[in-house]
Amino acid sequence: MAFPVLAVLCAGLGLAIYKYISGWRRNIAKARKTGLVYIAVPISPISLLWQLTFKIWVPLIQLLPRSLWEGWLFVMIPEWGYKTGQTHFDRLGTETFVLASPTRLMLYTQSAEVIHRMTQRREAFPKDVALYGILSMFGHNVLTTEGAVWRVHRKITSASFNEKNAAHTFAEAISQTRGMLDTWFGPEGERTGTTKTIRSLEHDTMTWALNIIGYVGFGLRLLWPGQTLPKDIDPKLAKYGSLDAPPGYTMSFAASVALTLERIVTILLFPATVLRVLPFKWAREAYEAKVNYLKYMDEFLRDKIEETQGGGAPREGMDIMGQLVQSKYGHRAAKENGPKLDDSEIVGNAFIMTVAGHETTANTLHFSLVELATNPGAQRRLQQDIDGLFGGADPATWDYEKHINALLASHVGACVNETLRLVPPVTVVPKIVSPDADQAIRIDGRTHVLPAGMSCSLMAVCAHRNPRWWPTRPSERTPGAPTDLDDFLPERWYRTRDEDGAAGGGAAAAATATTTTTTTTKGGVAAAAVVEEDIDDRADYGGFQGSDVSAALYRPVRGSYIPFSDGPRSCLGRRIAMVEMGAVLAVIFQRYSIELAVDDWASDEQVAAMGPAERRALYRRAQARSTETIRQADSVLTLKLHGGRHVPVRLVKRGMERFVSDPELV
Ligand code: HEM
Repeated sequence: MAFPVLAVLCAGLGLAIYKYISGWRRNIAKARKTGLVYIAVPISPISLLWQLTFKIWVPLIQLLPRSLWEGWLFVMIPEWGYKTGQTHFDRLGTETFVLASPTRLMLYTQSAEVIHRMTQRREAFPKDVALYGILSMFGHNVLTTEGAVWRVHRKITSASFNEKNAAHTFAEAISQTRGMLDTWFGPEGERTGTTKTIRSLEHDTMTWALNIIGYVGFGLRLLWPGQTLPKDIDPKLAKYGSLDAPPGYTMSFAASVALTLERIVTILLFPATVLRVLPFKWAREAYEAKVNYLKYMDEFLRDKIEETQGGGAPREGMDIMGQLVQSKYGHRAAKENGPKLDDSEIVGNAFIMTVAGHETTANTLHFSLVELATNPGAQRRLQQDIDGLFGGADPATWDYEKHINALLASHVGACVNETLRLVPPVTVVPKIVSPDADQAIRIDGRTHVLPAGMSCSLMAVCAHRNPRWWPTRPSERTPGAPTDLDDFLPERWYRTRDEDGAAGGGAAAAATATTTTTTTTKGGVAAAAVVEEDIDDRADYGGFQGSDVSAALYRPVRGSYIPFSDGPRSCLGRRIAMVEMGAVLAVIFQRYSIELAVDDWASDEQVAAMGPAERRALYRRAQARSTETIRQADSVLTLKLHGGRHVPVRLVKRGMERFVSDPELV
């Protein structure tokens, strides 16, 4: 009896080992055939097993002689691009390399040339949607689909992204920023001219962004503590704005969204029935968040269907849910035969708009504020530009049409761009070589054939710091650093391509060079479909058509700056994100300055007694700590500070600064 069982087990094990080794050998052979630099690793870095256990393995592997792991272990560590920047690309002597594991072939690139080609050629390099399971748990949506299905989602969702709604967003961002400032300052702050130390910057910027997308996107009035709902609010919408749980719910709408995002991995990994019975706080929170969020969404959907079937047109603002519901239940939709979204896809899109329109912008604001507190010189220049644009005019009177372009062309735009360059919410844009055909791509004048189905990671965070594509100077901040690309220097956005460093000429030349891709059938290059790579996919996929960067500022080489991705699959919300960011920074810095908190080293009385040199030395300690903390950011959905890490700051009325007005502090 025991023998047959043992024999079956041995055969199973033998087969698994055979498949492991033969898969690895096959992938190594394919990697070699691409002609690119490649590294072989024993397990795929994105396999669930590795992702869940890498913290155990990495220190154990590092006990082995360095030569055994030095060449490959870096790529197994999540967020390695953000953490190590140029180091490993430099060591490998390439901008593009291939990784061969027993189960996957993956390409990593920080080459603007390759990124540009891949983002423009949607059908040859579609999105790697298999990686988006986490974001389709409430229903498939525009972010997580490809091909014809994506086109349907994109057509319906993009309708709301226009200049009229960008103007609406501008006004709402101003109003929400005032709510955030009132929460920080309160009557006490108004009297003393300073806030207490703020440790909740990340949380507050999330509230700010959720309140904006809640209202502009969905017509839901969400509140700051101390605010009350307008008296004439539609009673059906009132429950979403409540700061407490309304009847029938166990948490507020805002809390259900925030907790769903925070616990998103748990919600994905465990079915609700399991979460409900697990005796842990994290499981209970995840369960409650999911149940509440789905109940809110379900009621919202039912109300919208009722409204639409009663003949109601979409409301003011983007009314994303209204647009989605119209596309299936509206009178016009009933007469049209085209493909329609089902209810779960409507909820899935509403969810994705909330996530995409919320966490990304919140992180950008969070890091912008921290960077400006850490870089007083940039902050002072920002304030000068805001004074020049608005003087003392009440933000409620600011006009979108008149001000937005000037605002984004000023130091405000430069600071937002610089934050997105250094700490982009999406650090890697995942593509795949179309599963239907190998693709040949020319890189630096040589043709490389990429096998069908190979994953391609466009390393945005590395491309943004790649000296080949950016004008650079030696760093004045980091002694010994060969370039200033790791520094927060908004002034770089006034440079010209050919002005500095190696980047200019080479990059410009590469960007304009005419390169060709050849679509091939599996296994061999077919001469047939030779495609001019510089010809973009010019179909109209809706959304904002302009550039991400103001024409008055440095225009990076295409592919070297992709915080919003690029091409047909670029971010639908990029215009409104830039508009929100312009508005919030202008409102805050028109009247206030932001300073790093120094409480951990000196009390207010001690600071008051210090001379300029001593204050400077103290602030430099806080700057060093802030820079170090930002370096520890990590991604679950987007790049942010996790595990309670934070940079404490204080907001002070202009003229009452203790540190950042000192011209010696840069
Ligand atoms: C600073 C803020 C933002 C950043 C950095 C950002 C970044 C990105 C990136 C990199 C992508 C491509 C993702 C991929 O290919 O995997 C993307 C897609 C998308 N973003 Fe944003 N985003 C921001 C704000 C917003 C806002 C405010 C909204 C909507 C309200 C939004 C809606 C979307 C949507 C719908 C897509 C999917 C587009 C498609 O695949 O057709 N984003 N975003």
